[in-house]
Order: sequence, then structure tokens, then C-alpha cells
Amino acid sequence: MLPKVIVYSRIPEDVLARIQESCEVTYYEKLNEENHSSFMKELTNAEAVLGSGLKVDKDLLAKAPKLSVVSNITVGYDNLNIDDLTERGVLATNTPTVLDDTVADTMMSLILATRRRIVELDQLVKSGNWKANISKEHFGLDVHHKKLGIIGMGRVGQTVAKRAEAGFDMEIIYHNRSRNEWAEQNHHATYCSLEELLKESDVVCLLTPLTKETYELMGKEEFQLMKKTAVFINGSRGATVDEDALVQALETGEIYAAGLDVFKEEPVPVDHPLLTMKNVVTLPHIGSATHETRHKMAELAADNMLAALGGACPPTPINGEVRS
Ligand SMILES: NC(=O)C1=CN([C@@H]2O[C@H](COP(=O)(O)OP(=O)(O)OC[C@H]3O[C@@H](n4cnc5c(N)ncnc54)[C@H](OP(=O)(O)O)[C@@H]3O)[C@@H](O)[C@H]2O)C=CC1
Ligand SMILES: O=CC(=O)O
Repeated sequence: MLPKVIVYSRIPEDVLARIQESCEVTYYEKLNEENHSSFMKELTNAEAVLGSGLKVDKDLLAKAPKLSVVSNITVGYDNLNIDDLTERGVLATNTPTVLDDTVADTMMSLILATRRRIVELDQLVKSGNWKANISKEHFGLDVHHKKLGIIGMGRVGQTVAKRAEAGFDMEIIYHNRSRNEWAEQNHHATYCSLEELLKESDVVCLLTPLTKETYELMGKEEFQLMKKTAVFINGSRGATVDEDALVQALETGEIYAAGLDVFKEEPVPVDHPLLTMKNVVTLPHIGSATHETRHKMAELAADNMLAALGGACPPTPINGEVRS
């Protein structure tokens, strides 16, 4: 008997076909109200689930008695309660590393777009309001030779630092809970406190996971510490930021601009005040969303699930202790 698995997000056809060679697959391109009861029924017999964003905690596990593997097609795993999974002996996996370059490219796009006002000036041209030579009211701020502060100097953070240092001659400072010697040696990054980073940076780039510790890490006081000419870039998760405080910081000119790939509520509501601001560049959580990288992520998620179902150690486990 082939193991029953649920794939609950859209994945490339070749990856789906590979999973189907050794598993009985129930496939949903996405979960919604219409397929919810079918999904919950399938869950009672599923040994594995693969996809992005499903909230898995002890309540869901209680409805999935045969589940042994949860394979996330994301690197962030704030959707999973790892303690609950580990207690039940369920292995969780994610997709680190294969997305680092693409996400770092997205972060650089937001840095450039906010400081050079790319989206706002694109609108100026397209709306027919480019009437004469532009003057200083339309000038932006440099990126090259400025100071980049990375909060969360991990895999993605280091990849941003590499681009910023090598391509833009930026000076890199960073804040983690512990020092990252690789980044210090390879990107001349300097470790500092969060307060120091916020006071000194021209660009603040947030790239931590969402945890209890990082929930609303950026709030009123943190934005007040930033330079008036600094931009804030969020590539982590929306809930690492107090969005009301961010709106206020932007409205009152406490900071220059913000570039946001993530929001507390996704999709972000169309009437959200952040969407009305010229100095905010928004993206629909597309940090890793290129054809090439999403393919690699789906492949890695499949490798993880198939290895774990076969009793082998998956390439990128989160709670590897479940197997030891
Ligand atoms: N927008 C998008 O599409 C994407 C978003 N992401 C987000 O980015 C996150 C980071 O990914 P990745 O670089 O692979 O993860 P890593 O685990 O490699 O890096 C995370 C970094 O955050 C630091 N960190 C963790 N907690 C804190 C804290 N409380 N204060 C300060 N620093 C902290 C860690 O250092 P230390 O442990 O020393 O504190 C580590 O350096 C993901 O979890 C995800 O949420 C990732 C990919 C795509
Ligand atoms: O947000 C995306 C991820 O991979 O995490």
C-alpha cells in the first residue's frame, strides 16, 4: 500500500508526478472554504502533508492520527507549532538555502525602489505628469556607500550583505541574538545592539523568523530611533512589525520610506493605510517567487517528504530529534 499524502499547495507538474510514483496523492492547488471539509476528511488517513502556510498545532494533529511528516514549502515555519509536532513524534521540514539568492534580490529591489522612489516616479511618468525636467522635489537618496543594518543576519541576511557590500559598496552592520562570524569575515559586517543599528543605518532590513521574541520587534520606539532619511525594509513576516507604529512613523516623517514584502494580514486589506502612501513600496509576499526558485523549493519539499516517509533522514529537517 502506498502512503497517503496531501499536497495542499500548487506545485510544478514534474514534482507532483514524482511524488505520485510512490504515494497516493490528494492534490489541492490551494485550501479554501469549498475544499475544507474534503481536506479534513483526507487528513484522517494522511501520513504526510506538503505545502505552504497550513497551521499545524495540537488541534489539527488531533484530527490527523496517522500523520508523521509535515513538509513546508517555505523556509519560515511560524505556521507550525514545533513543540506540538515533536511531542506527537511528527517530523517537520522546510526549504532553506535554495531561495536565498532570489529573496536577497527582492530585498535589493525594495532597497533601490524606496530610496530612489522608483514606483512613485514610474507613476509620475505614466500619469502624464512629467512636464519638465524634474527638480529636487523628485530626487531620491543614494544606496551606494550607505550603511545597511540587517536585523537577522542568517542565510538570507548574509546573501543580502554580499550584494550590498560587493555591488553597492555599502557598509554592513547587523544584529542577531548571537554573532555571525561568517558574515563578519566575509562581508566585513559589524555586530551591534539593536538600538545602535537603528540609530546608525540608512537602510534597516528585517530578516528574522517570526517568533514570540520577534513579534512586533519594530514598534513606535524602534522607528523613533531611526534616521529621518532611513528606509525600513521588511522581508521577514508582517507580525514582526507594529503596523500602526509604522504608519505613524511614515506619516510624521520619522522615517523616509518603507519597502514591504510581508503584512500582518495577507492578502493585505485594500483599505490598509500603508497602501495609500507614496513612500511605501509593497509586494504580495513574493520574496522567493521566481519560476526557478519555486521549482527548487517544491523539489526540496518533495525530497524531504519522500525521504522521511521512506525512513531516511530528510535533507532539511526542522525537528530532527524526532528521528533520532
Ligand atoms: N518574504 C519572503 O518571501 C521570505 C521570508 N523569509 C523570512 O526570513 C526569515 C529568515 O530566513 P533565513 O535567513 O533562511 O533564516 P535563518 O535562520 O538563517 O536566519 C534568521 C536570523 O535571524 C536571527 N534571529 C532570530 N531571532 C532573533 C531575535 N529575536 N533577534 C535578532 N535576531 C534574531 C538569527 O540569529 P540568532 O539566532 O543568533 O538570533 C538568524 O541570524 C524566515 O524565517 C522567513 O520568516 C524567508 C524567505 C522568503
Ligand atoms: O516567506 C517565505 C518563506 O519561504 O519563508
